Amino acid sequence: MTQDFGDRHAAAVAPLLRIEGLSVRFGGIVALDGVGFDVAAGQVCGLIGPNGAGKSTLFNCLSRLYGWQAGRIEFAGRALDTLPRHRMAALGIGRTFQNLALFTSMTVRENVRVGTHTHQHAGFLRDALRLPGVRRLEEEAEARTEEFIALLDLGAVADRRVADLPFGTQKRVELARALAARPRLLLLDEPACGLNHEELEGLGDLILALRARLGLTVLLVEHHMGLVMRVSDKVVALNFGRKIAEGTPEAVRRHPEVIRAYLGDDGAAEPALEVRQHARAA
Ligand SMILES: Nc1ncnc2c1ncn2[C@@H]1O[C@H](COP(=O)(O)OP(=O)(O)OP(=O)(O)O)[C@@H](O)[C@H]1O
Repeated sequence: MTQDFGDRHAAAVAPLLRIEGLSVRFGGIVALDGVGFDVAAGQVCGLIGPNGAGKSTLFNCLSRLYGWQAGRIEFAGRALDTLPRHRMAALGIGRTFQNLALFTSMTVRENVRVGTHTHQHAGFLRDALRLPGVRRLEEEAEARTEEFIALLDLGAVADRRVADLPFGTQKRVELARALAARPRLLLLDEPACGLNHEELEGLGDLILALRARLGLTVLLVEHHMGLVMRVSDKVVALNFGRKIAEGTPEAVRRHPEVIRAYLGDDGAAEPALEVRQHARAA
């Protein structure tokens, strides 16, 4: 069912994200080698590949944390490298991090509130003098903070310090903060990593519900193949910095190069894909 959604969108809408011939080198290491693919507005696109394939490098390019030696990234029709780095969130690209990037001594509510700041500029003088308009912006930000606290089911812990919460809850806080900035494209970096079985069950539904409710486009880096297969409209597979497959989750899962990349040439059975991901996440 997700697949139909993705295909219809891919045909009908110009891509929100277009990556063309992207190459990144670190000294002698080629982290990305001419990678290109599109993500249509409203799609969930899974990005998979073994360790060192180049997934994080690609995310870091999309966040403008890394530069690239060749190629082009277009977001909503604009070349990304022409925009200042600090404008990424305002432009509509949000992300979560594999190892979380929260203010751990602050409360959940304070962390989510930080996400709303992207859209909250009344101007220096108006802020300083607290002119009319500033109060309205503050009220809007407070309302949005509460909206995402409720959406991510964080109400019961909203006044707790982030450092005192379990890892799975901290991940929801980070997601709430990213969403509070109202991204059009959300980059999720291994959202399943470190979650317990119950949390993992809910994560797929949550991603799909957020996409439906907020009209999000999602690029998902994930080693948990079950999750990728369930929520993705399409999947792109990388290995050694090259794109080795792109297509429906089922087609990519069965692609010979993908199987080889994960399992080597010894021809182990395909379901071992799952086993390897679980082993890594554990
Ligand atoms: N800042 C950096 N400096 C030097 N080499 C880097 C840097 N970032 C990534 N690399 C190298 O680029 C290659 C791709 O790494 P990357 O982290 O993008 O892979 P990945 O697919 O995200 O792996 P993982 O699944 O383990 O997170 C690796 O060989 C890595 O060592």
